[in-house]
Amino acid sequence: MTLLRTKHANRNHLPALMSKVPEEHHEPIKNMCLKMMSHDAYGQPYEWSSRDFEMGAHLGRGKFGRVYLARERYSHYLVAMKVMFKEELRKGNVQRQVLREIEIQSRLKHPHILRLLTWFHDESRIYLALEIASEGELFKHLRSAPNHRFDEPRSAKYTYQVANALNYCHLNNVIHRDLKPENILLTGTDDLKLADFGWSAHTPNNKRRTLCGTLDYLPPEMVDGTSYDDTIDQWCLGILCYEFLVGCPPFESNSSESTYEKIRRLEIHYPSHLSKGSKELIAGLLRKDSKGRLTLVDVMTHPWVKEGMTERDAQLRRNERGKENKAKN
Ligand SMILES: Nc1ncnc2c1ncn2[C@@H]1O[C@H](COP(=O)(O)OP(=O)(O)OP(=O)(O)O)[C@@H](O)[C@H]1O
Repeated sequence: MTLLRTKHANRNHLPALMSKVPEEHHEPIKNMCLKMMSHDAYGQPYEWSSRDFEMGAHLGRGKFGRVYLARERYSHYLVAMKVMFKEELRKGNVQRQVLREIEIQSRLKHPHILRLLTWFHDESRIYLALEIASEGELFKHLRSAPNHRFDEPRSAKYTYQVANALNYCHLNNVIHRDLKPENILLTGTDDLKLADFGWSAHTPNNKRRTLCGTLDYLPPEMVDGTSYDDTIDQWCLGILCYEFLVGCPPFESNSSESTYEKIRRLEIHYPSHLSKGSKELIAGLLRKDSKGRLTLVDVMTHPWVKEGMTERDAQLRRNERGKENKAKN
């Protein structure tokens, strides 16, 4: 269900909407679309409440909330429902962070940003109805990959998708500020969804000084406490790309002090299995001089990224064919 109040398709649009749906799913999806279109909420202001949803399986747990699979009662549209207790948010002093997350995430509409479809609250809880990313946290997949790392094509594709999402954020004056594999979700179609906008900031042109984000991903300007701008997300993308390819972030250390020192000295070791193209991309993002960092468009058009994406597509097609052949035999 399009839970947001955007331009709405009507029955006449259905043939076009259904054109990409596989034949075997046509009937149920068409019925669900028709139900959605006849819902009171469709295209109108509507006060959603927990009574509109049936809660199902537990999908995961965060610091301040639990996430459940939930089904909108009328259309049977599935969402990931994050439920947070107001009292816990108050105790943790994170009410402002949650409100910022809601405010920012409900404005952002991009294929690689997790959609916040709607939200509501009752006396004790806040509910966020989120788009489902059925494969869960990317971090879990990185940990279970051979040697805790992704191959180059997979890393290149994911780097492209995150760059694309961040570029959209920056165009909308939003800095994510807390990029890491734990804050990225994976869908069943091998696509990434950037989530967790709790630390993100709306920045109409001003430089900021707040120290936030995860230690291993901290850019030098935050370590030194100087002002920073949206180029910190490029630094974090460099760390993320390194972590995809190597299995750990480049400045990881036993103590915070030593991590800070490594960041200041830009002490990076590139293992020998990394290709020339990947090292060039990472080095272009991990520059101390924030103005000198590759732009997000540079990342999206980088030859290593483009070649890797094509190869990842081919890998997925081969896997699909392999599965089909297995099913036939
Ligand atoms: N949209 C979603 N689709 C599928 N699973 C999800 C979705 N959102 C969250 N989950 C699952 O629920 C878990 C908890 O998510 P949540 O956003 O509450 O936590 P978090 O980001 O790990 O924590 P926190 O923000 O409290 O540090 C995730 O690790 C993931 O496995």
